[in-house]
Amino acid sequence: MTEAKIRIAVIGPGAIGGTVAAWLAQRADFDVLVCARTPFADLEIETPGGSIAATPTIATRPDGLTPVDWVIVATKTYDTASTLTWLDALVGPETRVAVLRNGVEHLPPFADRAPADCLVPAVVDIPAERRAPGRIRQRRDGWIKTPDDAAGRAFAALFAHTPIRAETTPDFRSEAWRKLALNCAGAVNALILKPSGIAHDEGAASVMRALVAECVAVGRAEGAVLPDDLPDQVIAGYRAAAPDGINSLHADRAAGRPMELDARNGVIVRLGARRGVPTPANAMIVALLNAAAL
Ligand SMILES: NC(=O)C1=CN([C@@H]2O[C@H](COP(=O)(O)OP(=O)(O)OC[C@H]3O[C@@H](n4cnc5c(N)ncnc54)[C@H](OP(=O)(O)O)[C@@H]3O)[C@@H](O)[C@H]2O)C=CC1
Ligand SMILES: CC(C)(CO)C(=O)C(=O)O
Repeated sequence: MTEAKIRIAVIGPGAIGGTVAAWLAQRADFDVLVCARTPFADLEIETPGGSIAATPTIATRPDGLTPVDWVIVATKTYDTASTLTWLDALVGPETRVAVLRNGVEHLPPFADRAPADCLVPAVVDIPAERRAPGRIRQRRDGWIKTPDDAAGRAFAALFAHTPIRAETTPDFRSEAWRKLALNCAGAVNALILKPSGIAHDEGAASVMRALVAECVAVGRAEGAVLPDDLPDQVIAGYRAAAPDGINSLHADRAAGRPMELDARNGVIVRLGARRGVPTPANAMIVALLNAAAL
């Protein structure tokens, strides 16, 4: 008797969702469904090790879909409401839901969609850029981290055949804040519409450091364990990255799309206010990016 395939639905085939779906579809025993807003024929990913292609099933409407083993959410935070309509069809009693997003608030929008032990928040560090629907450049193999529980371990195991380092962490909260530290600095790129290499400029770097220092202070107040030199680590990371790399907030602003500003900088201001931690640099960049989008 042949084993049943593992059914995986990826919602949001953008830079991250498209990359992850293409890698998962390399396994013959995975049945990958891509839930898309904009239709396309196939996936082609330019990875650090060469191009990979995949022809998963693509759905543009939830009608007729049935529950799967895994739902992977890879839409932007501002598209959460439309994402939930897919979950109505795809989530059954056994379904696990992994949320691949930036920020520190992965699960609240999905908390009533599955039992807590079936929800998997994931921190993703895979720099990827979408060139066109189904066409993505994955700049580094990168990594994904999930909590060290049964669902987190099962999710990481899905990537065993890929070069993406998927692993669990005993301290997910700190991991998410550490990633937020990297992402909050990226608002500078979005504001001035210049790629990663601008971190070599001391003026830009000092604004990035100020954003990260506030993130560290708020993250610690929230219980994250973060090193004192995280602002310098973040700048060093930007300087070591491809100078023409475009982060996803910058990509959104450049394309005239909404931005995940609240999830990446607004959250620092919100939680800072709740904890009595001042966050003037993040408040300023949120105000300027909001005004720039008017
Ligand atoms: N890009 C990166 O390098 C990284 C991004 N992240 C995080 O990952 C998450 C995803 O980002 P990213 O991949 O860059 O985002 P993208 O904007 O590249 O992709 C989002 C995708 O979601 C699709 N979408 C939106 N609404 C729906 C819907 N209702 N149903 C189906 N599809 C939908 C969009 O469709 P359409 O094609 O119509 O626009 C698009 O394909 C974000 O939280 C981001 O911060 C984390 C690490 C790195
Ligand atoms: C900074 C980067 C590329 C790291 O993965 C990212 O998280 C993003 O573009 O949103």
